[in-house]
Amino acid sequence: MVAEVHSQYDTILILDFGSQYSHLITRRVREIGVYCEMLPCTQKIAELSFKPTGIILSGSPYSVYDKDAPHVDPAVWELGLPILGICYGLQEMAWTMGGKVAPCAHREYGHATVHPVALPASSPTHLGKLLAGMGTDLTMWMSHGDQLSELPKEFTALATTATSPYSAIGHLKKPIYGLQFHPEVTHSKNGTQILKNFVLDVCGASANWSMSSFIDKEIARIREMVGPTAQVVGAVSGGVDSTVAAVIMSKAIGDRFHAILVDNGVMRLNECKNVYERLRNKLGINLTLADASATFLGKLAGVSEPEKKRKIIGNTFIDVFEAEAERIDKETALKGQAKIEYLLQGTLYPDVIESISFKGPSATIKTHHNVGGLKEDMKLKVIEPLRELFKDEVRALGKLMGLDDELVWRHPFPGPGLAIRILGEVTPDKVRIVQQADDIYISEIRKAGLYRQISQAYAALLPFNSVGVMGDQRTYEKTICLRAVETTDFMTADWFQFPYDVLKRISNRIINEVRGVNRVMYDVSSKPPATIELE
Ligand SMILES: Nc1ncnc2c1ncn2[C@@H]1O[C@H](COP(=O)(O)OP(=O)(O)OP(=O)(O)O)[C@@H](O)[C@H]1O
Ligand SMILES: O=c1[nH]c(=O)c2[nH+]cn([C@@H]3O[C@H](COP(=O)(O)O)[C@@H](O)[C@H]3O)c2[nH]1
Ligand SMILES: NC(=O)CC[C@H](N)C(=O)O
Ligand SMILES: [Mg+2]
Repeated sequence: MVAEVHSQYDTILILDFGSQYSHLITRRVREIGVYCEMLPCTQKIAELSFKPTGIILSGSPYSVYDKDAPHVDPAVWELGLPILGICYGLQEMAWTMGGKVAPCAHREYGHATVHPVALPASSPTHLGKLLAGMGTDLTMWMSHGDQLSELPKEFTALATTATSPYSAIGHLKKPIYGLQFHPEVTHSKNGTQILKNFVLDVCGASANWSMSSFIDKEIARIREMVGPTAQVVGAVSGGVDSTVAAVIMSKAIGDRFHAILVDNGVMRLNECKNVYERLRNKLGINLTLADASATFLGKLAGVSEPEKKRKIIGNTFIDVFEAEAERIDKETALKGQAKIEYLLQGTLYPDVIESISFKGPSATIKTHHNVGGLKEDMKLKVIEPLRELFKDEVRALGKLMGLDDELVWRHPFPGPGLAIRILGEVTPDKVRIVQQADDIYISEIRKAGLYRQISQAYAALLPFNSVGVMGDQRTYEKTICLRAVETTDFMTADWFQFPYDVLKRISNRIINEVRGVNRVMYDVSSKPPATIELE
């Protein structure tokens, strides 16, 4: 039996009704040191693969009384577990148990002062636990247009605001509570204390979720799962996610793990060489560099439509990766070793949340391409050591495992590489121009000490020429577009406000040093409406 994460950590279950803050609840609970998972609110309790220690119900864009509003499996209320409803979660709990929820005259958005109710000494002790130690005037953040106007039977008010008598409520007999405000957002002062009170005191969960315990347990789990002979293959880009996953894998099974770095011809200047050097020689990862640059560039020739370029790269990645896996399989079979049975993937928790969140249909903005979507007949089982972690947890893990800062704090680099930063057709000469410009840009950013402040920066090549004058001669050459953004989750982003002298130095160097460029522009668009990449 594989030791599952749930047998090692108490798990708080977060049921997501589609609020934009649902993942923040997950973040806060993890920060408290308690493991938690988010599942859609439609999760059937009977089909749950683990027994939670407590349950949190998130907010939602719906109103509970809407005809198509989502509701939890009624079995949730019968589990006898502590439950905390936040915003819609409170409304769902109260509405289900016979209370009244309706649109309110005084909608509350943004800051509000919440007053905990002084409970009589005779109150059941569990009622006082949620807001214990919080003081009398709490600064909390609200976002609701509906309000509880009548308490369900057996509930009592735990806090009020100037316009609402039921800002927090509790069940008189069971550890069931509701909050009309959002303790999970950073604008709610000491909101984390309330979550802590719930998770640690009410649920009694142990706070043993930490990155160092995670490494040991994950290595043991992988060894047990893979067994003594099977081999594992994985695509590794040198990005922080796949590198951390590869280091864990190497520590677990050594050279039975075969990492493959694909040179797709649209990597940054010297990137493959540097990544190979670092991963193979410094980190001791059994890494093969598959040079498929000619194949990729050949297939990209003459193609300028962004989605077509992305699809070609995604499909070619899979072909190259499969051919490599087959080659390794044959070689290791010759040496009498067992077959490749597993595929390593660097999936993170946001990817998992993305695929399970409770939400309506959303439009495809662009097709993201990674390696991994292998053909059915490969029949490899997937190992995802990071699927429970957020990006900053992966960075902390990388640091704990001794990866250098440069690797841990590397800006993300997309699978399709420079191909989506060369607008229009990709040619070897355009790749050279972007590589050189990007290298100057990033090294000047580092020199100015700004690399860590910026979340992602890159140079792109615009698809037109313009007139310039260099050495008294007319030029008609290419334009480099510089982009730098600040963001925490890459879903929204703002452009970075460079000191002018840094921009000036960068522009000067690019025009002087990169043949074929006579103009440099800086992109001052936020996301939305723009995206981070240009294609
Ligand atoms: N050139 C490449 N060679 C091999 N695998 C690659 C390459 N580019 C991307 N991949 C695979 O695609 C996955 C997703 O890429 P993605 O850029 O999202 O993550 P990453 O490179 O690991 O980290 P980061 O987001 O920090 O760049 C990688 O984890 C890796 O498995
Ligand atoms: O692995 C990847 N494969 C892709 O196809 C891809 N497209 C965009 N990105 C990265 O995703 C983040 C958001 O980018 P956008 O605002 O352009 O969608 C940014 O960090 C982008 O670099 C990709 N990563
Ligand atoms: N943030 C929320 O959960 C809002 C719940 C509900 N839609 C309201 O407006 O009251
Ligand atoms: Mg990457």
